[in-house]
Amino acid sequence: MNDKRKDYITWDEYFMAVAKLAGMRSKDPNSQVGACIVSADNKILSMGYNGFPMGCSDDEFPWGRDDEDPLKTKYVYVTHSELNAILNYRGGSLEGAKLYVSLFPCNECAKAIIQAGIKTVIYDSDKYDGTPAVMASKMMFQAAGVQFKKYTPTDRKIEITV
Ligand SMILES: Nc1ccn([C@H]2C[C@H](O)[C@@H](COP(=O)(O)O)O2)c(=O)n1
Ligand SMILES: [Zn+2]
Repeated sequence: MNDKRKDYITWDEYFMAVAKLAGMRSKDPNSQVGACIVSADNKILSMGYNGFPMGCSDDEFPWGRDDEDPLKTKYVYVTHSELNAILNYRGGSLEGAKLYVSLFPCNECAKAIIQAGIKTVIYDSDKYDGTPAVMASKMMFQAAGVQFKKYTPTDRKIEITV
């Protein structure tokens, strides 16, 4: 019995699972998004999920999607998972880092990702593909030399009992 285990998870499975675990903290009833920032040598640097800013109560601010008054929707208040992951980082530079995220970044997060120096985005869902926000992200990533690639699902079930 000197051989190592063979069925350990890959780096991609590990980081995407960590991103999705972070997303499970989200209070958003419709989309729970998680992000995990990783160094070029595979160290986890930061994580985030979509939620309201500090001091903005999850129970008082609205979670709805549609209202003729935009102030009564979540969109004007929620901080996206990717931005939270960038802002949660306390260690200095994210230059050359990779971002794992469960949903393709919007244009506002794309700006922050580029400006933070993140060079690779690995995403799972692209359910808003074709919307102006995602089209703008893709254009900016291409112009700025940020590589984005779809996570290849392995169908591995990762179960954790807590
Ligand atoms: N890449 C993204 C895209 C969206 N989000 C957040 C923003 C909202 O909380 C939610 C999207 O809501 P929906 O329009 O699907 O009801 O996801 C994010 O964190 N990162
Ligand atoms: Zn965003």
